[in-house]
Amino acid sequence: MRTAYRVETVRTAERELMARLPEGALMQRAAAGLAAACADLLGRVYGSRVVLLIGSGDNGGDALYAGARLAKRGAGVTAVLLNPDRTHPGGLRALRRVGGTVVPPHRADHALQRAHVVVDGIVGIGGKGGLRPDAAPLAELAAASGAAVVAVDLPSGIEADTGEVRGAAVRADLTVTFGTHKPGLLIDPAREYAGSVRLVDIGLTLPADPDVEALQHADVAALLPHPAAESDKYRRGVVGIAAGSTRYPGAAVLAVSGALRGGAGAVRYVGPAGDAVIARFPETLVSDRGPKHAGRVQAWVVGPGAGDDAEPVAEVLAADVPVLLDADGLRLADRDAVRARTAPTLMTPHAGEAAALLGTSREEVEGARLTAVRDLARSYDATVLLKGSTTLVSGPDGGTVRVNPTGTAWLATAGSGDVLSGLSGSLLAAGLSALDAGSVAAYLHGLAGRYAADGAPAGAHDVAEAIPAAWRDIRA
Ligand SMILES: NC(=O)C1=CN([C@@H]2O[C@H](COP(=O)(O)OP(=O)(O)OC[C@H]3O[C@@H](n4cnc5c(N)ncnc54)[C@H](O)[C@@H]3O)[C@@H](O)[C@H]2O)[C@@H](O)CC1
Ligand SMILES: Nc1ncnc2c1ncn2[C@@H]1O[C@H](COP(=O)(O)OP(=O)(O)O)[C@@H](O)[C@H]1O
Ligand SMILES: [K+]
Repeated sequence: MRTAYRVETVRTAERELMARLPEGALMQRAAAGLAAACADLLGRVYGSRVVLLIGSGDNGGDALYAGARLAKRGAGVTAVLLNPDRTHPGGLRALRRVGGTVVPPHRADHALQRAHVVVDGIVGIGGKGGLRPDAAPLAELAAASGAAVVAVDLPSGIEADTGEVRGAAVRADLTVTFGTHKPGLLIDPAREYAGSVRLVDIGLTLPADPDVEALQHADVAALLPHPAAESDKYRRGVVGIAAGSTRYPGAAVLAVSGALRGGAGAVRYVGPAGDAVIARFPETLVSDRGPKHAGRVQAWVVGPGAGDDAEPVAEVLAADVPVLLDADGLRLADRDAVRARTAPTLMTPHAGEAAALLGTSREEVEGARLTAVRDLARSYDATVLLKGSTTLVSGPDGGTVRVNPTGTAWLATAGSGDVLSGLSGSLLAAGLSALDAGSVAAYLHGLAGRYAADGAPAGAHDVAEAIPAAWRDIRA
């Protein structure tokens, strides 16, 4: 599991550790890790040119001490001081002692143009809002320089706690972060500014429950359902799919295609697209009567391509089994009926659907995904999986939010969300909790998307067909 903690928690852990260590020891650990990462990037430190962008806090201190370590190994190091009077004094002394030079911001351009590596020590977890006007031009010059940009702790200008980017920010090729990931390093749009992320252990002791966590292969492998010797199709779980319409029969086919690859023992389809479903997947149990009249299922998926009929949605919400609401189902579901349910509900909106439910704009949701997913989960007292460039899954109680680390922008293709809904529903029927079903499905779906696309466009049905390969790799 990869975990991330918000700034307040990091600060508390840092204070506790600092109280037990000699003065400055923590910063030296950070600087050593930072210098090592820069050295790896440079290949040969001796003779290289490094420019440090230095703000007025400890983030600048880290960069200065790391610069001093690189200068000791023969790099030419130039520090650009945004605020000479408030520069970390110890860090500046250390750099000067080994021959580092210092220039004001208006003379940074020349040094930046010749740099191999630029170290962004403008601001770290003490930052608020986008870069200030004096710092923003330096971020632009760094980007234009062609040098590799290494962010200290986080790219200056992003919101560490949420992943929002509210103004100018540094775009890094590599972020060297200390003690723990910060949520913003894992969540778009900020994640994109971070480049690849390297975590340096500085010995922090952090609480058991992170703010954000990302499953990794081993975590998913432990959650995947696996039939036992005594299993039969009913024990493995039956998933009901109420989806598709005469206008959109394909949504039903795609939801079933995902459901068949998700671990349930049988897939039951109810709705007007039964012929299309059977033609493609003869193993499906098909009925054209409403969900109420279908046989027993262990979980329902309702909504993909379903059109305007609210009846199946209401019937499914009244069932005492886990329910997944997607697409039209989200729009047609009565919020009070969702809140009144005792069995789990999993909602899977994309940003536009989430915006409609929250009464805000798509841009607002995409810019502040973590807030949106938590707000929606709280408002519906349900688990919410917010799809998009960073898929997030939040339970209703404001606990740890899961962030999906797999996926590819090629998944932005019509119908791939339908596949995800069937897959998630199947995992619900197999007995996973809503949080696990959503995050395991997103993980498998993202991996399957990568396999299906492999650098070229893929259709939603290709994604569904790649799910078994993703499953096998995770279990391997
Ligand atoms: N506290 C600790 O024990 C450790 C802290 N470390 C480093 O210290 C950093 C935190 O240091 P600080 O608390 O001094 O805070 P920062 O260095 O992150 O930033 C504080 C300074 O940035 C300015 N600032 C705030 N928002 C800005 C913006 N939008 N644009 C431009 N300037 C802005 C503030 O005026 C303030 O002077 C961490 O990110 C990490 O790099 C590491 O050395 C590890 C140990
Ligand atoms: N930029 C992106 N990067 C990664 N995944 C994406 C991106 N955009 C969309 N996706 C994924 O693609 C799928 C699209 O689902 P959705 O928007 O419901 O499409 P549809 O309604 O056509 O099925 C979701 O799993 C979503 O997370
Ligand atoms: K920084």
